[in-house]
Amino acid sequence: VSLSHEATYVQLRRWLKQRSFRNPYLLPAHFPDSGRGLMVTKSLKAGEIILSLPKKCLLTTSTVLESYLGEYIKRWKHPISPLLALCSFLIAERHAGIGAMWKPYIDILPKTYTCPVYLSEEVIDLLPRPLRKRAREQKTVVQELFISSGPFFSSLQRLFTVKVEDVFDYDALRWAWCSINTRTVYMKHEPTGFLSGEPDVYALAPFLDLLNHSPCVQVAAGFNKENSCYEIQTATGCAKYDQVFICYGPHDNQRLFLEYGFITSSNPHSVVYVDKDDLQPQFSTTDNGQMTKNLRLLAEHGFLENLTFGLDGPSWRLLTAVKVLCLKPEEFPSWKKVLLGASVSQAHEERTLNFVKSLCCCLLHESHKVIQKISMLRSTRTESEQLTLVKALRREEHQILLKSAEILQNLRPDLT
Ligand SMILES: C[S@@+](CC[C@H](N)C(=O)[O-])C[C@H]1O[C@@H](n2cnc3c(N)ncnc32)[C@H](O)[C@@H]1O
Repeated sequence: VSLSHEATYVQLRRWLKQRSFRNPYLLPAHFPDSGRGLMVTKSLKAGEIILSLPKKCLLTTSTVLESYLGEYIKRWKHPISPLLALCSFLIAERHAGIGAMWKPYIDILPKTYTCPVYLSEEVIDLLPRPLRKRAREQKTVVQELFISSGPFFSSLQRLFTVKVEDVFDYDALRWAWCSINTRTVYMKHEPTGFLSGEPDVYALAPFLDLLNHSPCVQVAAGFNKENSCYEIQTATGCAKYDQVFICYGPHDNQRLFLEYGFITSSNPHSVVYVDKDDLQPQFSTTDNGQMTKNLRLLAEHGFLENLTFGLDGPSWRLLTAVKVLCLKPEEFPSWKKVLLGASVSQAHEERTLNFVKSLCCCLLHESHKVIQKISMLRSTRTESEQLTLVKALRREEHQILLKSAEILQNLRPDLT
């Protein structure tokens, strides 16, 4: 469904036209699977520029430093981060409403997001274990940013007629943080001395940021110094009246969920991560004391991260980690051999395979239980959107684990 006739998009086009941006064949539209995105009204050949956005349309830290916030940022005793400068500007412009210079852009930004920082503890508890930890870390990052930014926000009081705490509250910062995290393009800026030394690599790119992600397309993107435009070129082409996608990177579904608050079905990059707490001793015939020793050895050699099941079965790292976990006291001196991929004995290989099968089965059981649980939950409208997303994530995970279980069923112990 085309959205281009709606007032907010008409205003945005007018505003972009004043800044020399024209693109008559890209239309904002609503798509059933991916929500709002851009549709092309002519076919695009491989190598064609999808969109070329003039520098004047980009919102960067230079925009903020040149704005009414600039003198406050430059005067502030501790230089604030580029991220906080952008967040503060978005919040101030949203509050200014009708009088804001960036109003047509602010109006098309989502009002809320589905990134983990928006999730309740109950919904976070339904995530796969490794993602649960990272979701909580994201919430902590935003909460800490809010607390540490309080004094800077207070310094802006003269700009507002209402109490500054009512403008720069936690909800506003969370919204601005997600707007930047989910929508900016990478653009490196020279340090100005007015901001902290953290990387200044963000640019908000109105209209261009309506492009959705697909893992199946290839694009080249970057700032073209010759014409001073941020450009995106397609390497795969696009048929007339189709949605134009770009690729945000070779991200698995957990990363897409964490960074952007969505997942894609049949994502070729997706894997199921195994957390070290999933490696419970109950699967093993090795005694607890030896298991603790084996786990310590794995931790010392950095073998407790990136352990995965994929569509092609358990990863080499996961198999190797489990081989170490299955070492009995008399086999322990062979640990170096195991890390190098050599076999210890037929019995050890069999123990390893049984352990990995039980682990896969246990993860399958858990994801099935969570999918069932979500189907039974009653939820508000906001929670329902979040739960649909978590359920889709769990379903994708379930498919991967089923495929892995099938592969493991046909695997001979000597081929692990
Ligand atoms: C840069 S914006 C793209 C435009 C966005 N759909 C909008 O309406 O503003 C990135 C956000 O779009 C959504 N998105 C991008 N690709 C998607 C896809 N393939 N399926 C579902 N949502 C997607 C996610 O919410 C993501 O955080």
